[in-house]
Amino acid sequence: MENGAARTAPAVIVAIDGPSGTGKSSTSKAVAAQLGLSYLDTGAQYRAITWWMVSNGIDTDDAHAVAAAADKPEILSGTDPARPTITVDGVDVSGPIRTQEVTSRVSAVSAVPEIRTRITELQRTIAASAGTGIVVEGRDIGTTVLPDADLKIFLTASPEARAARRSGELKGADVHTTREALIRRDAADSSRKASPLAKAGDAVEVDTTDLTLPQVIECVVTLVEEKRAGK
Ligand SMILES: Nc1ncnc2c1ncn2[C@@H]1O[C@H](COP(=O)(O)OP(=O)(O)OP(=O)(O)O)[C@@H](O)[C@H]1O
Ligand SMILES: Nc1ccn([C@@H]2O[C@H](COP(=O)(O)O)[C@@H](O)[C@H]2O)c(=O)n1
Repeated sequence: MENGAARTAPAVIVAIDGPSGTGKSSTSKAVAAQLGLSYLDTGAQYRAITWWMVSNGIDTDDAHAVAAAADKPEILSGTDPARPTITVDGVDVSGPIRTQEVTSRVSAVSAVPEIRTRITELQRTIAASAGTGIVVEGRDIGTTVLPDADLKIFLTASPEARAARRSGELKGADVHTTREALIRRDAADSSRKASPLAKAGDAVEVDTTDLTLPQVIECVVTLVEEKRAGK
């Protein structure tokens, strides 16, 4: 190597999209940690802005009211995969954004174009400043946020598998109710006009229904390494 310079792997941008409960967060975090990349949970950003709307008495079904407040909260995401953080106006909201109330309102808020413009800008800024590269997970990363990503993955799984995973997580939540709620949220996210949940034409689809989490992680790590080797 010339001048004895150390060879470093080129920065890599990985977009992981898919419906709820397909394993995007668990997979993205583990892949980023294993490969020394940053990690961004974009769902947490939409949840954070939804939490702020609810906390400030804004009717989340009133798109005009939501749009008018879109620029007000300051949202900060920490991108260390070992310890991802999310704050709103300096307050740690990692717990409150996972409540049932936020989950049931987030699709309405994230469908508002002014919200998407604001959050997409944040996401692009974070991705552009990630030194070694980043794994960004969400619903429209490969299609809209980072259309030039080096690698795009679209995770899927049957509604039954996703509901079973989620109800295990929610300690005994009814699988049928969980399944219906997942399907409703996916339908809202897929049918909105502004940047809906969709698979990018050049994304690799991975059906995780019959795969364990370690198998999915290994599959994605291999795909990233292949991309890096060919870069
Ligand atoms: N392949 C898998 N096999 C079994 N369980 C899994 C698998 N992948 C993820 N899980 C589990 O399923 C649950 C949901 O996973 P995760 O939160 O990563 O999904 P997600 O796609 O990010 O969901 P959401 O979009 O709703 O945030 C977690 O409890 C996770 O441990
Ligand atoms: N790129 C994205 C990511 C998320 N959303 C919206 O946020 C909701 C919560 O996402 P989780 O991953 O935390 O479940 C999701 O249902 C979408 O409404 C989005 O629009 N775009």
